[in-house]
Amino acid sequence: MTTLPDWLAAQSVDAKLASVMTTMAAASIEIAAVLRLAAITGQTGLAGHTNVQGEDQKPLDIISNDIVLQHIRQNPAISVLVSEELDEPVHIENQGAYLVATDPLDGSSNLDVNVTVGTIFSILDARKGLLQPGSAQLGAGYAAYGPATSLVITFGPVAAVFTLNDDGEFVLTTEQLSVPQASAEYAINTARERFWDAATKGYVAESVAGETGPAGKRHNMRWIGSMVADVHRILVRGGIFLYPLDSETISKGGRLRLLYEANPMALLVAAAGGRSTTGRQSVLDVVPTDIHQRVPVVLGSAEEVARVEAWYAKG
Ligand SMILES: O=P(O)(O)OC[C@H]1O[C@](O)(COP(=O)(O)O)[C@@H](O)[C@@H]1O
Ligand SMILES: [Mg+2]
Ligand SMILES: [Mg+2]
Repeated sequence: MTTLPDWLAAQSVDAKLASVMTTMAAASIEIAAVLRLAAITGQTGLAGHTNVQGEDQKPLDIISNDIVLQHIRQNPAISVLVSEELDEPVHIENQGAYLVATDPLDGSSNLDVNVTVGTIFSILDARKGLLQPGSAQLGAGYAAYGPATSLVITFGPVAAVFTLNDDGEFVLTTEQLSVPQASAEYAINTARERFWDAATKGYVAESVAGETGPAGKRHNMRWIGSMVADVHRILVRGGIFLYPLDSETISKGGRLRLLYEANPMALLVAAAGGRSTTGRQSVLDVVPTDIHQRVPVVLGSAEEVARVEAWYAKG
């Protein structure tokens, strides 16, 4: 059995950088425990607040954010926290070399129906400022709170999966994720079809046409509505996830957030051999201008992402 500390010790990464992973793992274990009992403790429903992005905050969004913040404060290697739930970054008075950007609870609209949600995080060099492209990430990961609690992490070349056991330890269960290059499973919120651009319409129409269309193979559609759960499926068995720019989200720059949703997922997908794009450029090359910036996201199996890019290249 290889536990997370064993695995981290075997990686040739800085011990302090490894400690940031341990901190996020510990936070996610605590969040998992709160989520498991939330219906009994009455921590479900809306908190009555909205976050900086105008979205309803749920008690569990706030509780998860507080748990992450508490854990981060205990690690002197971390000096800055950027969170979906905090308007401003938190600067901690220490010399910590690392910045963590997090979506403490992703997919919170799925909470009350007991569907997988998660915690997503990105690790950056704090000395390089708040607005770094995803290619500058030193590490990234997410915890998926499903039938099992999975922790999927990367420092760049390898994306590994750990599963939480009954002793509160993350145990290595997949040494190296590998996203199949080809796939026939797409994930997109089709209720937004009337807002889509021509490229998205073209790609989805080709997929729906299956073996009778230009894609030449039958596709299947899966949409969970928690980015963590949709991306986890893609990392494990392939597929493509699309949250493109559409006529309704265009003024905001997209739906999903660059620093703590798109970037960490794009780094994990790259580590697993997949690809990501905004349609026009790699997600990892987008230089942010705001910590809560939104971005179009297409990621997953390389051949499917290339098909989407080909549609965008048409016009
Ligand atoms: O239901 P919609 O509006 O299409 O959005 C679904 C997306 O929104 C999210 O729930 C946004 O994340 P939060 O729950 O952290 O705000 C993603 O996980 C998911 O992919
Ligand atoms: Mg989210
Ligand atoms: Mg969230």
